[in-house]
Amino acid sequence: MANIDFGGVTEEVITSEEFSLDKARDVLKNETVAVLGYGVQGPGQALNMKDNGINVIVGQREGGESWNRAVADGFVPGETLFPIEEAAKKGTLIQFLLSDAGQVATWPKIKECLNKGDALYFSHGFGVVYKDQTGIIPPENVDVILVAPKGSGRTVRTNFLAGSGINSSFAVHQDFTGRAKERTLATGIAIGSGYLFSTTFEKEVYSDLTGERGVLMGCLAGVMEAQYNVLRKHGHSPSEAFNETVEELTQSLIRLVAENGMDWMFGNCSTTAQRGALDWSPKFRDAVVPVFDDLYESVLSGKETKRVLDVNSAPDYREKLQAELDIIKNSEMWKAGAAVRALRPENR
Ligand SMILES: NC(=O)C1=CN([C@@H]2O[C@H](COP(=O)(O)OP(=O)(O)OC[C@H]3O[C@@H](n4cnc5c(N)ncnc54)[C@H](O)[C@@H]3O)[C@@H](O)[C@H]2O)C=CC1
Ligand SMILES: CC(=O)[C@](C)(O)C(=O)O
Ligand SMILES: [Mg+2]
Ligand SMILES: [Mg+2]
Repeated sequence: MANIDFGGVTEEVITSEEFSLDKARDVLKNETVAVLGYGVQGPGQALNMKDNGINVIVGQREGGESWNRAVADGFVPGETLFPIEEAAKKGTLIQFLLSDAGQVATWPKIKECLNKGDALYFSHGFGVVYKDQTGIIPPENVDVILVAPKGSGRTVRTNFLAGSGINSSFAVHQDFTGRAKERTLATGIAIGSGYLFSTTFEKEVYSDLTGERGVLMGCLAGVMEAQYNVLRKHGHSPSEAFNETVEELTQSLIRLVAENGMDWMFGNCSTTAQRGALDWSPKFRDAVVPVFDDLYESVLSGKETKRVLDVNSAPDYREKLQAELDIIKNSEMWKAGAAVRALRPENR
């Protein structure tokens, strides 16, 4: 553990300096890691562990797109790729990486596949924390652990291949074997986490559900659309409105924030922009605090969980989600965006 000062608060973090990949391999050497679900997180975590020499098998519904992708990625049906329950029975560390609604639907069968001393691993606290809605109550004779990458599963893989990583939180909900924490940290290192920070299942799910509905996805899309529409209402062209709302952010300014913080980005813009941004930032902040308060209450109360399970448990949930994504894709704003992206020098 390294003690790091995060803005005046000292937290313990784990990096591969404190917990080496060789140590992770040693801790996991007798494990069969069964990755259940080959959607977004499954591939990233499974392929990174496979590259790191961990004994990985995949469980997935047979014959569908995800199954075929696992085959294309080198997992062999009957050897390292199995139907979900068969993989769960073969696994000693079972990574429950079906969709959150899928975890609920399959739990009665998966629970029967667990053996004494197994580790049941999550990348989101959703199923365990909202047990009244999900019914996911693990047996007492297994470890229940969490490693939650703070990023898309796609970037868990691409960052790993680029020699970087995605930070992950980790937690132990239940330690039956006395080795739950080292199994957790070893798996966090084996999936290629940049660094690991400690959390609880509750804190992970409350922050994650808030973040993805807020700044990271929902709020981001909403404020972009709002600004684009105001600019268009006042006669600015789609190209100008999109460049001023999205393209400049993604191709320039957010990269400066990632490089060295918000003040760095501000300081590398005009003093005209700095004055205005410093004046207007509090107005926007104060305007959305009530929305964030409502959001956090909706998460804490379980309303967001109910919404997710009600809608994403339907057989056609993916088609319905895709139909809504297509509305975004086919909007003037994001069709303008496609044209702008195509004009990037590297895409011409
Ligand atoms: N998507 C991401 O990048 C992140 C996901 N997570 C968490 O990781 C876990 C997995 O998430 P994703 O990979 O996004 O899941 P996903 O939505 O991509 O689904 C994963 C797989 O579950 C299968 N599945 C869904 N419903 C099923 C059912 N009823 N029976 C059998 N299989 C079913 C799907 O076919 C898919 O292949 C979730 O707990 C999620 O909250 C955590 C961090 C980021
Ligand atoms: C990518 C991620 O961290 C999210 C937004 O929480 C998710 O996909 O659930
Ligand atoms: Mg997240
Ligand atoms: Mg999430």
